[in-house]
Amino acid sequence: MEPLRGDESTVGETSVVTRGCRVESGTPRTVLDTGTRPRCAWATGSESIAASGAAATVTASGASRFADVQAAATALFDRCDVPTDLPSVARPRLFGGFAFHEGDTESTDSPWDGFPGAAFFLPEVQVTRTDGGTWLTTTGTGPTAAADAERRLDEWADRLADVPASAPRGPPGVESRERTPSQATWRDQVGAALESVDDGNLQKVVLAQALRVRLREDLSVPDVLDRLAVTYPDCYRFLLSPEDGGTFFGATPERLVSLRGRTVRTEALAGSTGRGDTPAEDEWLAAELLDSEKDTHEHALVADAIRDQLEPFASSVRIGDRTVRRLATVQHLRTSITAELQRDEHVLSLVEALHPTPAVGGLPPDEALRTIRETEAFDRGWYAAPIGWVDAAGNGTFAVGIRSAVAKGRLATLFAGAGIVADSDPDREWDEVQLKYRPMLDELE
Ligand SMILES: C=C(O[C@H]1C=CC=C(C(=O)O)[C@@H]1O)C(=O)O
Repeated sequence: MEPLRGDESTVGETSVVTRGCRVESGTPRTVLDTGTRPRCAWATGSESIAASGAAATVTASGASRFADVQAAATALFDRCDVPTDLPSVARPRLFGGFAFHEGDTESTDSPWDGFPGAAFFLPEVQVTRTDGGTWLTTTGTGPTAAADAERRLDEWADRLADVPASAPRGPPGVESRERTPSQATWRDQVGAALESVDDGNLQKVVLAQALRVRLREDLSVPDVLDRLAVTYPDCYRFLLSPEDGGTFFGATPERLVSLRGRTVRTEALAGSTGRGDTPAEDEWLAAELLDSEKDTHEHALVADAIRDQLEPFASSVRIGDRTVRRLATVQHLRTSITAELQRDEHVLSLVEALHPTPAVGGLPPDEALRTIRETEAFDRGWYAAPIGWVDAAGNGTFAVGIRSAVAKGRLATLFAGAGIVADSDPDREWDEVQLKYRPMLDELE
């Protein structure tokens, strides 16, 4: 079936029907292995979802992409007939993401071909596994919407019961790697950013690097996600394969925002150090990070900016204590931030207000974005941008697409960045970026 285009007017006229049921066997993995593109996986904590096929798609570009997706999502869900007894975890969601920058990219040979300014899809098939059980949700559109949703429900219930678990393969191995920029160019880039900080034009800018690797075998991203579930269980593990192009995937520790009712949860995550070889060394590094003036400043800029962005929406904002978030390969300063909204809002209004936080952009925002565009010799694409889901109530969760890579066949491009503030040392920032490649690189080497 031709998917609906959110930026075309058909969404408002066509019926959209969802059906769902609990299933006793099967896993989200079957959807990734046997479903058609677009495909998506989203897992965190005890919830794991996989989705495939587009009952409807929403695409947008430019500065209005957040508002355009919001309007199309609202129109789409307004048409959607969902059984009232379907539990909230099994209700249909629009999955997708946004490009980091608002403008079009001019680069040729970009790994981001097929990833527009914004792309979301309402899946034909969605399988959600939680501690409470596994749910199958199917959606149809157009004149035969109900029949299509019901047929998909029967077919997929059988498929989930029949398809045996696939035997996971190990990492494909890396044949060659190409860095952008070189360490010498990085020193120059950080040096120039530090001059802008000294001149008072910038307080902070997050500069990123790209690492292009040629793999020895084709990459199975679902296998990578299975392994990341063990190493990064508390991160947002995601995979997004739009209709064409490569697959964007990662295990990001950073939540941009989640909205449930009027409660907003977000966080400041900035300031990094490595892991020690022993628990005592870990503690020492964490204590040093908490005491570091440079990292405390880098972190405070992020926490203050998020608070300032949320305040116009909120009746109250609560800033938690600054703590250390310890991940398998790196430790970060983290402050949890929660807010109560004054009135009902759509999660995409909050995404628009918050992206990019100075954890991935900088301050002042416009000057930092200009510096990023002028400095980085590659396209950020969806790296460091909001990725996640929205539901019919306007609730949703978006993570920041860091600790991530985009891959196609035997080529993968990894991205990682570091916050440059007064007192940043170019070589230490270089080392920090290499640490931030580890979550993805460890799964490829
Ligand atoms: C920009 C990245 O990390 C951000 C998140 C945590 C800590 C960061 C830092 O210490 O610089 C960055 O702000 C990345 O991983 O590519």
